[in-house]
Amino acid sequence: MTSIQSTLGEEEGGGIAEELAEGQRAISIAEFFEKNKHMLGFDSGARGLVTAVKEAVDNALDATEEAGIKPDISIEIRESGDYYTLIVEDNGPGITREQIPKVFGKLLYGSRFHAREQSRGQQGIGISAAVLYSQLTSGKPAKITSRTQRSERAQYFELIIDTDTNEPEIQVEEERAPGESDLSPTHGTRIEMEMEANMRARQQLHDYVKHTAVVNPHARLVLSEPGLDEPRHYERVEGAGLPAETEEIRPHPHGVELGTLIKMLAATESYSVSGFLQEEFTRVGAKTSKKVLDSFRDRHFGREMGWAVPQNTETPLGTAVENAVVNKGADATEAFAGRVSNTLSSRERTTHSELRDIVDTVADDVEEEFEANFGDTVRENAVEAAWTVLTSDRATDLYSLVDDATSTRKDDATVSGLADRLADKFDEGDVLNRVTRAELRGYVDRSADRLVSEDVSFGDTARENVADALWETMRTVPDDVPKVKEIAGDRDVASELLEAMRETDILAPPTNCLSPITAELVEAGLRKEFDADFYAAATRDAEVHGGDPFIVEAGIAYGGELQDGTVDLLRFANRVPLVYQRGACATTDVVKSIGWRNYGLDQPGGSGMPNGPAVIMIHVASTNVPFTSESKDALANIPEIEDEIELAIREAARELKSYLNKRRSMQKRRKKQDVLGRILPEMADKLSEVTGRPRPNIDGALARIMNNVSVEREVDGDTVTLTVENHSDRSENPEITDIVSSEPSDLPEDASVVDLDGEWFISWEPSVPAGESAELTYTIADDATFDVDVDGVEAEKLTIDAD
Ligand SMILES: Nc1ncnc2c1ncn2[C@@H]1O[C@H](COP(=O)(O)OP(=O)(O)OP(=O)(O)O)[C@@H](O)[C@H]1O
Repeated sequence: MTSIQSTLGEEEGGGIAEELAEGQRAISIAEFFEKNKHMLGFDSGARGLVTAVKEAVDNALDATEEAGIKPDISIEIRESGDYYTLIVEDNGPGITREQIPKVFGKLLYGSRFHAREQSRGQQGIGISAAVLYSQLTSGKPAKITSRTQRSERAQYFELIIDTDTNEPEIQVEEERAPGESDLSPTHGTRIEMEMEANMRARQQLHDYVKHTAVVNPHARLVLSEPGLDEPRHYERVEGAGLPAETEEIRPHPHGVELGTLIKMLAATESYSVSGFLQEEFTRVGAKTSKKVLDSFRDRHFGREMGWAVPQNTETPLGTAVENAVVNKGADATEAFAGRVSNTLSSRERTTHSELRDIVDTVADDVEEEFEANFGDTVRENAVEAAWTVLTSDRATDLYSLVDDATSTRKDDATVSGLADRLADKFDEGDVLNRVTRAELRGYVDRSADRLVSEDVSFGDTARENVADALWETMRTVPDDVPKVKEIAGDRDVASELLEAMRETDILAPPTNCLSPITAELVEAGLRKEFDADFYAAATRDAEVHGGDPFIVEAGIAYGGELQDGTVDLLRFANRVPLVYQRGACATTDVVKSIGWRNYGLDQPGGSGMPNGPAVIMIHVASTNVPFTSESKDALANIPEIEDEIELAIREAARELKSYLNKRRSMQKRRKKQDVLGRILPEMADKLSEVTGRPRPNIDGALARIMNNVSVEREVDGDTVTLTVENHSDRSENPEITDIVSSEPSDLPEDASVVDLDGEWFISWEPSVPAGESAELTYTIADDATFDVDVDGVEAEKLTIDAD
């Protein structure tokens, strides 16, 4: 017997529950996180400091940008005995006196949790968690100074979080005149926190600040810390504007979960589902909402099967309808039955709802023409009579549908066997022949199973094809859909609506709620912080996951001063560098899964992190970044996002590949040229020695052997000829500047000249097809000197003999 059972036995049940109840109480969120600091990234002194910097800087960036101010942020870390003091100051809009205590002294208090808009902060935990960590480890309050744009004076607070209540406990509150506050004489916010910490994570701290500078080229950051002699400045890229302003959006129909949908249905002020869809979701107008509703009707009511008027019936359609009408006068009855019968015969097939409409329309017309009264009963009788005829030979109708939907290999007996059995199913089923897609497949399956048992094969694909063909033939019913409140109260119906929303093609959400860095600035950011030979960047179009739009960007820097070894991966979410948990991040998984050898990087074993002097950066921007935990260190493995990450990286990697290929072929070329450069003169000397003739000019030969572009000058008295020979296999467009010491004349039309302080610059940009040559001839004083400069052709491909 377990102890609980034994207690229950002794107390005769119930006692233990009361006993437990005495110890049960609500736990404040602050108390919870006090015990679970690691969840928020405060698991050690080293990491705690980095996380505190990150939370304060992220907030400073969010706040300045929201206020349309280019961020100027200072981060200062001071040693104070066994403790460290962190001070982060921004030039943002400041925080009002009422808000300061809540922002810094209450967990889960923020402005962004409910906003579908890209921002660094999401949960309203970050900075208050840092305050919590600081008070917990140092016992000291956080000191906050903030001045709003409108206010002359700054507000100064010293506060801690009361963990029992998750409410701020203000210890000092003062208003400070401009000269009295620590805050620089601008508006903004300054937070000072003392904490138990160490600088063992210095590398991560530096990475965080440097990487923040890469993806925020519009920001200026300054870092001072005990290990640096001088504060480190991260300047903004000249001309880099603030990120594009973002707008909040409503949820997208493809992204909500059932629970959320039910909550939204219960809360909406809309009465109809159509109004609800258009009011509460983005990208749903009248047309889309109609599509969703039709798809919902198909799920909720099933579709209706329609039938052709059968050819061989015992009672013809007209007679059947006529017999159903009594006491309406012969002319009116005949006209009514004749018109119903003609209308139905002219149609390919008719469903029960359509039949009703036809009977109603004809009845209304006949009533008017013959002044007879065609009431509900007679109309219903007519519908019933006509429906009986329409459904009297379903097998023939189904035969042609099944025949069209199956391959020619199915013999006639199989097709008609299946059609007969299907006809029975419709006969036995709903009187109006309304069937859902799943029920329809059930009809086909059961009919086919019966055939198979008679030794005929009717496989899964054939069954699906038949079900598809029938479903396509069937019609969406015109019935009214239930009202919002009814759906809200019925989980199954709500789930049908959700399915319909997900299955309907709906435009992707607008992306003005996102602000990607843009490929151009990703490259500029990398250039600013990494000294490399090659840079590439790509920004993908927006995609959606769970109703939230996202954009992936990637960048690569290669060569130059970058260290060889495992490639450095920089991960970012909403412009925030992710410093920890690299191994648990979807970005890392994607980088490892790519075959980097295809792109010219070394990858031991053909998978895993590639090697090379390179940096790969990935940025995921979204209205809701799916992190693996509250500490926002790593991205979760969401397939849609992983696909986009891969495509973005591959886009940038393709550029890297062509750069590396070119570089390799240039290296080969240089080697070959070096060898030829040594051998050819020796051969020329030998040849002239042996033949006794003057030593031939070898530059042209070198250019020909190397498939090079050569530029040669010939001066004959006062006539100068520059010749470009293109020995390569593609057209070349050299940009030639010939700098001469006296004024040239007789220049052809495709060349121009400018006089710059006694030197004449002749510009000539011929287009020279593969294997051809071009000539520039001009006249000049015969003691002139020349200096030629050629651009537009790689140095390795150029042989110049023209100075
Ligand atoms: N430096 C600042 N200037 C102006 N407003 C600020 C500043 N820091 C914080 N805030 C305000 O305080 C709120 C709470 O900040 P907090 O860091 O707790 O959460 P968050 O940034 O919204 O989300 P997360 O928990 O994901 O970091 C923010 O949403 C913002 O409105």
